[in-house]
Amino acid sequence: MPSRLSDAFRAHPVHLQHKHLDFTSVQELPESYKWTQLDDSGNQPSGDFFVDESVPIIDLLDPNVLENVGHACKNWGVFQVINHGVTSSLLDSIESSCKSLFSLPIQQKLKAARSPDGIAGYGLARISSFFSKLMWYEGFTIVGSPLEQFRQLWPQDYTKFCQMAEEYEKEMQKLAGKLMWVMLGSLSITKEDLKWAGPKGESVEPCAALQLNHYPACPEPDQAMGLAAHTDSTLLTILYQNNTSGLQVLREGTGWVTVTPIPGGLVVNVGDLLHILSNGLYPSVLHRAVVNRAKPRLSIAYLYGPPSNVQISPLSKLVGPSQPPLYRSVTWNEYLGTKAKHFNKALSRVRACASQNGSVDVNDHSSVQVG
Ligand SMILES: O=C(O)CCC(=O)C(=O)O
Ligand SMILES: [Fe+2]
Repeated sequence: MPSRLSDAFRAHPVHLQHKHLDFTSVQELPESYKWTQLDDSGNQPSGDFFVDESVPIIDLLDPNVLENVGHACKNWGVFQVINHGVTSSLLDSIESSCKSLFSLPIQQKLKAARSPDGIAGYGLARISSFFSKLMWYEGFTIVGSPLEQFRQLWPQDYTKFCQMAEEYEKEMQKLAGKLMWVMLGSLSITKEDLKWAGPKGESVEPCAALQLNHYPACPEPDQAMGLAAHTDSTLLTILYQNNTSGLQVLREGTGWVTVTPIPGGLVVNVGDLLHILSNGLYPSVLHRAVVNRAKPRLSIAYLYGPPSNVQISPLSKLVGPSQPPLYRSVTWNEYLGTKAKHFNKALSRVRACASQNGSVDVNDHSSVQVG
């Protein structure tokens, strides 16, 4: 039974035919990158209409933080956080490391290419296998130490990049732990209610990955897709985005809402596992990234989860005669396998019972066609 995240991914390989584009040399969008409504409904890239709603901004030092976070999680499944304790100099440094990585020549980046059954390294989005069209995207995944890959990328000065990634991960792990307890606290869940978290509430052996995302400037952004609509298979994700818009979240009854970057802010979203723990009270928000003509966009996602072999199920405090458990128990490892096979239908595959009393499963994304 795999207990580490890398083992879990290795157990559920995603086979992509590796077609890598040198984005810098492209003047016109190749046919294989043109998304239309017909290809992937729910994923058409255009649709720039004015939306007078924005994702909540939460000050982590606000005395009403629990209430604010609860409201944001319940109504949006996503919020931006400020006063989170991560310094802007650290955010600047990781952004510039990321920029340096993606500006390397394609042949250099391919030296650190992710293997078909691997998780770490350079490559296309893992979700690419579910779509007929390619995404205007390149990414780099770090799980554990990036030393081997970084040595390939920067033979001279890889140690400085390793230190940077390590420091960023350390800070993110602290913040993710804090956020998890605030998000659970907003549901009146205390540290005693989660057995897999240690006596002080710290996750004994949290599993996490760092996903670096790059969306080059695109000659025909209205027809391209940066990263197609998906939910994260995490407990929660912390995303840093550079000063370029692109992230959009799907809001019930409204449509796609852009999460405009705020200086020093971090985007936090509910993942599938927190949706399960909350017995469906907190939606795992469907999100995507669109691209633009003028500027490249970078984002860095810290994907945070529980130890990968711990059973995750709706918390007993949140179930009762009128709220039956909506999901059966799964480990993160098992869930990643379900996701690798069923993608946006994975949550409905682990559903325990049909909606009762007219309650709607906000996370039933089965209508989003996936290629
Ligand atoms: O680039 C973004 O804004 C979104 C990235 C994302 O959703 C992910 O890495 O899972
Ligand atoms: Fe995501």
